[in-house]
Amino acid sequence: MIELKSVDQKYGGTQILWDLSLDIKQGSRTCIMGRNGVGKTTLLKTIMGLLPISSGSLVINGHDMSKGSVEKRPEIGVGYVPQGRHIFPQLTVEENLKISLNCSRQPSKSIPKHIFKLFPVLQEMLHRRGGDLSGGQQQQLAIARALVLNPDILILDEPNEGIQPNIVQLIRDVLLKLNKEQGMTIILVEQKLPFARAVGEYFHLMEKGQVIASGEMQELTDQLVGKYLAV
Ligand SMILES: Nc1ncnc2c1ncn2[C@@H]1O[C@H](COP(=O)(O)OP(=O)(O)OP(=O)(O)O)[C@@H](O)[C@H]1O
Repeated sequence: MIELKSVDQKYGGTQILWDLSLDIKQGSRTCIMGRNGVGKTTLLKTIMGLLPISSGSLVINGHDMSKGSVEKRPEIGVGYVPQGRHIFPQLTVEENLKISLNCSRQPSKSIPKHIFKLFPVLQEMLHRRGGDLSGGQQQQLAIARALVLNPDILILDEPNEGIQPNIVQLIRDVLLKLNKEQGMTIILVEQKLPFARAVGEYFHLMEKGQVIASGEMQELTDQLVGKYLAV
């Protein structure tokens, strides 16, 4: 469903991803893991078309996206929750969600009702400005905004950063539910091991811009954790 082959990625003259190859199966839950600065966000931005690929190939849902731009991602069923949420602070919760509807592959004027079943607080806060929400509420809004597009693949970059434990649990439950009930593919950059183990079926461990170990989550041994994740 997502195939990267021999991808290099650079910021100016600085190479960040090196000959990176990765397969992510349809309907799976995958965690991309690794210490700070190893290139996890760069990998997600590459998948999202936010950074043009300097060499290598990227296929998503059977579409060659090696040259495709970020605007094409919603059309092929990819939703993205960036690190730091990036909601619009001056717009209301409703406006933040409606903005997304314009990019939807199935244009609709109304926000799907199931969004509010997943995140009831957003219904309560519908007319509040995004900037007035708590961090946890903003994260729910960021996830909801991606779900408005009805994606087949949901990509999240550290959704639990700075979020209180009860919202972390809610996000975990929502991701598991979307995967189980809708077959949604979940791709998650996650540094916190308990969350990664609870949500991920598969892991890819990165180091210095390369994937150095991959497998089923139960194969993520203490030895690998000690070597590549512990600080
Ligand atoms: N816009 C940029 N311009 C130049 N270098 C960048 C840019 N963004 C990231 N980098 C560098 O690229 C490397 C990989 O960064 P990246 O954010 O992908 O890592 P990460 O594994 O996601 O880290 P973190 O867990 O801290 O978010 C780092 O050395 C970082 O300083």
